[in-house]
Amino acid sequence: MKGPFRLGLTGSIGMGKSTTARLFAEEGIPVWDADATVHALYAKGGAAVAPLSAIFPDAIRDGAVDRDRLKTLLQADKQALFRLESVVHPLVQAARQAFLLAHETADLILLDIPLLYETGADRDCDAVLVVTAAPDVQRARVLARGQMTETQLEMILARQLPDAEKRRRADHVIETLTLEQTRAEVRKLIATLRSRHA
Ligand SMILES: CC(C)(COP(=O)(O)OP(=O)(O)OC[C@H]1O[C@@H](n2cnc3c(N)ncnc32)[C@H](O)[C@@H]1O)[C@@H](O)C(=O)NCCC(=O)NCCS
Ligand SMILES: Nc1ncnc2c1ncn2[C@@H]1O[C@H](COP(=O)(O)OP(=O)(O)OP(=O)(O)O)[C@@H](O)[C@H]1O
Repeated sequence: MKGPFRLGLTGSIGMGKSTTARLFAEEGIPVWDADATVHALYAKGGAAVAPLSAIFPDAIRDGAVDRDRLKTLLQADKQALFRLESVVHPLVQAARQAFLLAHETADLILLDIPLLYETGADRDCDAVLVVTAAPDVQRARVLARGQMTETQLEMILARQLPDAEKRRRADHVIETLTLEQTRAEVRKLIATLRSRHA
């Protein structure tokens, strides 16, 4: 069996990945979301809680990983993000494999992965869509959410492949200007991929 066409979705922080992924879901495309997987892993009973309590005991509260405490720890120690990733990424990878197994009969699936190029996940994709926006738009969007300080945003940006490099490596690029324009481009891309890979 051929299996579904795997479209990877990535883009730097605040570029519109989650919003674009939702538009694919609204078109009936099965979507796997790496950030949502991390949320489940951090929740009470999640598989990341025990291993993270061993290295970041202060980040655990009521049996779950507390993101605010975790971010405070990350801000204080430059190596902490890498230690965190060494625990979290293999668990995320296992969840992705389970999703692929569960959707073997779909024609097209979307994998929303913030660190797609950085972790080599592009090798598992048939094509990659990069979402982008102007740097001032990106910064304003992230800070408007009020979940990150400028320092935390800088730390995350330093860990991510630059937007220009992502666009250069992409098979498809969508600039997330408005919801309606993005929806139209998503519909067009789905039609193109379906016609090419039918
Ligand atoms: C750093 C943390 C605590 C920030 O939590 P918070 O709830 O504020 O933000 P959220 O999880 O929604 O992430 C927001 C965005 O930050 C970026 N981001 C998150 N983790 C990373 C990372 N390790 N490297 C680079 N960018 C990242 C992504 O663009 C992501 O979409 C959290 O993202 C985390 O625990 N990250 C480590 C796990 C990881 O690498 N996740 C990335 C997807 S596998
Ligand atoms: N197509 C769009 N048109 C207009 N605004 C958008 C669009 N997509 C996203 N935005 C705005 O940008 C903000 C960030 O979008 P979203 O959460 O989808 O980005 P993200 O790339 O998933 O972010 P993160 O990397 O932090 O998870 C949203 O709150 C929304 O206001």
